[in-house]
Amino acid sequence: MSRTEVVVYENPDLLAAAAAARLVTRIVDVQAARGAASVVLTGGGTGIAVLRELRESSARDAIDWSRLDIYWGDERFVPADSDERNEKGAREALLDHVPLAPERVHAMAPSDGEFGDDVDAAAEAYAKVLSDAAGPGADVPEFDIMLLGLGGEGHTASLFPETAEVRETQRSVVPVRDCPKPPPTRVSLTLPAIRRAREVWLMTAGTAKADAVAQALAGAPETQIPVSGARGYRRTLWLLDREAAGKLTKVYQPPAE
Ligand SMILES: O=C1O[C@H](COP(=O)(O)O)[C@@H](O)[C@H](O)[C@H]1O
Repeated sequence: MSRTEVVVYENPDLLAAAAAARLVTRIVDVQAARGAASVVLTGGGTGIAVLRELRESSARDAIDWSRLDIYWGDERFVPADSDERNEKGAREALLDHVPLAPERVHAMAPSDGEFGDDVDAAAEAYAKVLSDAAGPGADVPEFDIMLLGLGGEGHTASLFPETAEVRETQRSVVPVRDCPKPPPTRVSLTLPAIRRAREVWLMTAGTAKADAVAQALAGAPETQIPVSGARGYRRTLWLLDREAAGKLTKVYQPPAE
C-alpha cells in the first residue's frame, strides 16, 4: 500500500536541512534493518543543497557509508568535468567528503567516457548496471530512497512533458535528446524504473515550481506533467518550501513520524 505525504517548510534552507536530517534517519534505519541501503540522487538546486547540508551535519557519521549504494535518476550527457554534470555537483557537495566504497557509486557515463558521444550506449550501459544490481527476475533494484527534483513545466529526472521518453514502458533507462532545458542531451531513468523505489522523495522550492506541484498532486496525466508519475511503491514524500506549495488547494498535515 503506497501513501503520499506532503511536508511544507518555511523556506528553502529549512527544507534542505530537514531533508538531510530525514535522509540520515532513513538510511540508518534501512541499514539497521537490511544491512545495506541504496539512494538515488538527483541534480538541481534543492537536490544538491540537501547533499551539502548532509555533508555539514554531524549526524552524517551515523551512516555506514561503506554499506551505501549510490545511483542517479538522471544525468546530463556532457564531459566529466563539466559543471553541468549532476555527478560533479553531488561529488563536490558530499560524495568526495565521505568514506563511500567507490565500487558502490554507480554514475552514468559522461560524453567523454568509455562510450564517447554515443548516448544510446551510455543509456544501455546504465540499464545493465541496474539489472546486474537487481535481484533475480528484475531489471531494476528496489531502491530504498529515490531523490527527485522537478522543473516548472513538470519534468522530473530528465523526463519532459509529451515526449516518447515519458511514455516509455519497456526500458529502465533512456537516452534523451533535444531537451527543452539545457543541456540538450541526457540519460534518464524511466517512470517504471522510478516506481521500483520503495520511497520517492520529491524535493523542490520556489514559486516557479508551484503550478507543477499543484497539478501533480491533483493527479495530472504523467504525459503532461511527468512528475505526476513519480511515486514510490511504499511512500511518496513531497518536501516543499512555502512558495512551491503556494498553489496547493488542499491543506496537507505533517505526517506522524
Ligand atoms: O535538469 C534537471 O533539473 C531538475 C530540477 O532542477 P532545479 O534546479 O530546477 O531544482 C533536476 O531534478 C534534474 O536532476 C536535473 O537534471
